[in-house]
Amino acid sequence: MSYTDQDLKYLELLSTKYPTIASACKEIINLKAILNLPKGTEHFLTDIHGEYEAFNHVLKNGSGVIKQKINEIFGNTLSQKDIKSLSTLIYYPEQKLEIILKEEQNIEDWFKITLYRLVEICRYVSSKYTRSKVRKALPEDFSYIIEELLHEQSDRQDKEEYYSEIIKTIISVGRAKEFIIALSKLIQRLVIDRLHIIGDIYDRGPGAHLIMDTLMNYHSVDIQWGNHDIVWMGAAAGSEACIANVLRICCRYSNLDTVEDGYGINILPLATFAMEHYKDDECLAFMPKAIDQDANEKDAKLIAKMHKAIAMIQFKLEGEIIKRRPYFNMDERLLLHKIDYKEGVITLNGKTYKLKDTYFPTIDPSNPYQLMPEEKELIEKLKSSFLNSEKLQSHVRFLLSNGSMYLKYNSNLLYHGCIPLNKDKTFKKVKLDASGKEYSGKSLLDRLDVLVREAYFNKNDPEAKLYGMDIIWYLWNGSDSPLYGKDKMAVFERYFIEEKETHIERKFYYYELMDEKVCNMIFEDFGLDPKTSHIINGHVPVRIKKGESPIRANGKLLVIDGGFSKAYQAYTGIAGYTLIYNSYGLLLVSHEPFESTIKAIQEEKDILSTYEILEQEAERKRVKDTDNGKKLFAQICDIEMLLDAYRKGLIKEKLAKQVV
Ligand SMILES: O=P(O)(O)OC[C@H]1O[C@](O)(COP(=O)(O)O)[C@@H](O)[C@@H]1O
Ligand SMILES: [Mn+2]
Repeated sequence: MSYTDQDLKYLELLSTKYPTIASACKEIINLKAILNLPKGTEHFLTDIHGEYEAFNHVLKNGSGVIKQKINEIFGNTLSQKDIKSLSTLIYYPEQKLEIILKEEQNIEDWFKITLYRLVEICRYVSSKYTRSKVRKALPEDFSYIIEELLHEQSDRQDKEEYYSEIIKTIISVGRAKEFIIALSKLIQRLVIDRLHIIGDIYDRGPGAHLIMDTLMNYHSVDIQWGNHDIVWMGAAAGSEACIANVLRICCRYSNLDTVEDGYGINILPLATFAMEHYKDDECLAFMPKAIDQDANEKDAKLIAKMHKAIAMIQFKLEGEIIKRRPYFNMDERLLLHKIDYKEGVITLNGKTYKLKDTYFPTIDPSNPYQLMPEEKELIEKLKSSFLNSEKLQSHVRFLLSNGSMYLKYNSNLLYHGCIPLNKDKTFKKVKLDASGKEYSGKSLLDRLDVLVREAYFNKNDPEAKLYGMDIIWYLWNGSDSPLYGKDKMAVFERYFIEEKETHIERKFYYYELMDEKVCNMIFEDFGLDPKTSHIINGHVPVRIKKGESPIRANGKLLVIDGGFSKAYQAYTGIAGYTLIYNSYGLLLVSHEPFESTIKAIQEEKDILSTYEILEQEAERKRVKDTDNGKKLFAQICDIEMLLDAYRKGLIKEKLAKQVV
């Protein structure tokens, strides 16, 4: 092997990490060992829509995998009742321990048995990882002792005694409770190696901010932005139209707690404005969809006023964007000037419709898109609250750093919505700015990804920032948006017009055309191997009740929106999917509805999940077959080169630190 000056410079740098022949050899051996381990398990979830409790439960129970593992180990020796209790303890150790400590007669005995069982499960679920990886996952306080228990030598004479001595000590020093919690969390942690969220964390359900907190503390996660995430990202960046949309949806679902308590955003200005301008208006079309138990009718009436007030502001702000960005091609969504305010009707596509609600106190018919000064003042106040919410800003920064428009991961292509296509199954070309430049397929998603980041980060260039924010709004509901995938969002029509024909939102051709050939075209455009790849989407609930299947295009496309969102469960017939990709292949888990965390703990009610194997590997997949494996290979090559350079005398070993 011969080396250029550049190579030697790099190897010199690398030698600071592996300063001796021995250390380089050791690393090569370690990395090669990792390559041969089974591939880590990936879990895919999508369209969680604020359903924090159900989401949290499937993370804790590993989408049912933990109970399966317990059955594999103890199926023949424990009753189903005990398996249920042990599972609940692993899912909710803190809460379950509290109950057990009150009820259990012989707590020492219980601790002893439980610790043995947990160690057994830990050993089982950690067997496919290296010691070093397990060590990194261990809580600091207990890392040494857990390692001892997991890897106690089988040739040790006094093994049993040594083992039970450790457990006895843990109990006698009063640390059993903490130890159980640590082991339970370790088990939860080890069954999911990587979590993929295919978008739509936000809206409808009440706990999006809690889901975000959980994701931020999760060991390994990526997110593909959904339309409902991007609109919150736009709001956090300061897009007024996105702020209005976010608040409108929160009012619609009576979900202002996320905004107020979750993000500390003051909505009093909106309430005051709404009470003043819609004082005598019942705002019937704007009554919230679901009102939580503590809220009363009076609250609902106030929310309806706020809902209407912010919806009208939204229509005006959107009008401004559509006018300043003619290349968005959304003129058809300019509706306010099509209203005949005297007659209370609107004419759309040549047909005149009666409006359900004709009270528009904030609209000047001669200039309907103009915000009133009070509306302007209100949106300014709201914007300042969104920009100053530390929590929201930190969540959105996390979505930016761990998320993207799409992700290629272990030969799967992950994105929330779709890729715009023409009717003839070719990529649709989309113009994003006045230059007339066209983007399609991967280049479209790449460009949008950059613009989203610019909207948030480019504070020095107000023009570029505003453009980025308008693009985010476009991604939320634009007529060629890959995150939205429908020709329009009929928000105005659904509030104001009875005739259902006006409510129709036509889905992109993508959703009818995706056969194997189109999938292959997409794989090629994204640089993926059509033979081994899959596309994984969310966004469109799978109507299982109507005979739809999540498996499309001969298994190349998997649509896994199974309806975590309660609002969609009647429609899908289940309560969400988890796609699992482990070393044996791909399987799809369908979840039954989750009742509540309280019932899961007190009554040990787990989610019932059914498994379907989608693809089985002929040979177990190893780390070397993964993207990470490829990176490790490259690292090994580099270190082998370093080793060669050491041996040829081109680089000197650094045996001890030199004091200069
Ligand atoms: O059920 P709602 O609140 O009226 O929402 C319906 C709106 O949500 C959308 O379905 C978008 O949300 P999804 O991404 O969850 O599909 C729009 O197409 C539609 O206008
Ligand atoms: Mn969606």
